[in-house]
Amino acid sequence: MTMSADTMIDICNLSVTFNRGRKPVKAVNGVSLSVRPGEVVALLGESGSGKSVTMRSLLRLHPKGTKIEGSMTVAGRDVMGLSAGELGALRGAVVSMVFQEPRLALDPVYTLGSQIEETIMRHEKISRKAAAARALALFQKVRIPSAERRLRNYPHEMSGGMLQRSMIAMALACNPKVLLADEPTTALDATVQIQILLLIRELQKEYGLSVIFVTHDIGVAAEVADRIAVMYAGRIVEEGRVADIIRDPRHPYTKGLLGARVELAHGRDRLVTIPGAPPDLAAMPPGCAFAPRCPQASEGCLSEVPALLAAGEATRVACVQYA
Ligand SMILES: Nc1ncnc2c1ncn2[C@@H]1O[C@H](COP(=O)(O)OP(=O)(O)OP(=O)(O)O)[C@@H](O)[C@H]1O
Repeated sequence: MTMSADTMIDICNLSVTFNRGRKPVKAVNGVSLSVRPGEVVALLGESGSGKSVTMRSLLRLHPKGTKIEGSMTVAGRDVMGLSAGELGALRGAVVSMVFQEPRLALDPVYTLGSQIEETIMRHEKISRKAAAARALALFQKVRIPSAERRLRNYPHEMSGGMLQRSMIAMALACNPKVLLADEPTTALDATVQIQILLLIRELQKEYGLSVIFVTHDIGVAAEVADRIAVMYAGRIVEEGRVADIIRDPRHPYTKGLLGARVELAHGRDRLVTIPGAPPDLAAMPPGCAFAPRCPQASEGCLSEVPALLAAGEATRVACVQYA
């Protein structure tokens, strides 16, 4: 499959079904999304909406027995057609990941410096000395103070924010084209969270990275992304440019997420959430998955799944109101 010049990531009609329990669970259901070179797309939605599963599919990081349907290309590679070895080569060198909990992604018994060096040496023919010099430059790039000394630290000797900076340094070590970020700031304090978001945005611009950024926080999505894709129960329900989504949300679910955020910003004493809960993915209702919680639902919503259709210049929305 060839990549057109203006897409770095192309996900086409992706469905992912897990077969672990008694009933198969379709965690992702017909998702199509593309990311241009140098573009940041946020996948936004509540826990369990399929954001991480969508993102992890790009490196086929699912347990054995998981059914993946559809097609995906990343930097011109047909992901479903890659061998395990080719996937390994893609990971780290072309596509890097940053996770919510860096401690789980790092090895506690090696220093941060040696882990970065190993990452570089796994993908490139390079001496340890040259790899060490690159590790130092990376630590300085992500603005870790006393970088030389910090490289000799073990993960447990670093704060959460500094550890996430180390992870970002490691993710950039082999000059990837794509960064996949799964809630990388969720576990951090608010002020550290902002610093890390700004750092990611700055490095993304400098390196021209394409980024998929998973978050449940519409404020974080607005801060970091060019475009937002809102997911609900395994589908994209709305997708468009950040400014359009924030100024003129169309889907009642997006409006709900934005409403919750506005309430928070006005210092109300509790987090206002959308009443109700997402459906059980193993027993999906017919029709629009959001209908049972939707203040605007009509009878038709309970029988037919709305298609994701163009609404306005650059927005797509899956709601009968705009069909
Ligand atoms: N390996 C797995 N086996 C079975 N079910 C899974 C597996 N991974 C994810 N799921 C299920 O798929 C659904 C979507 O999960 P996913 O992690 O993508 O959600 P999410 O939107 O990223 O939410 P979160 O913020 O909680 O990560 C969930 O119901 C989850 O339980």
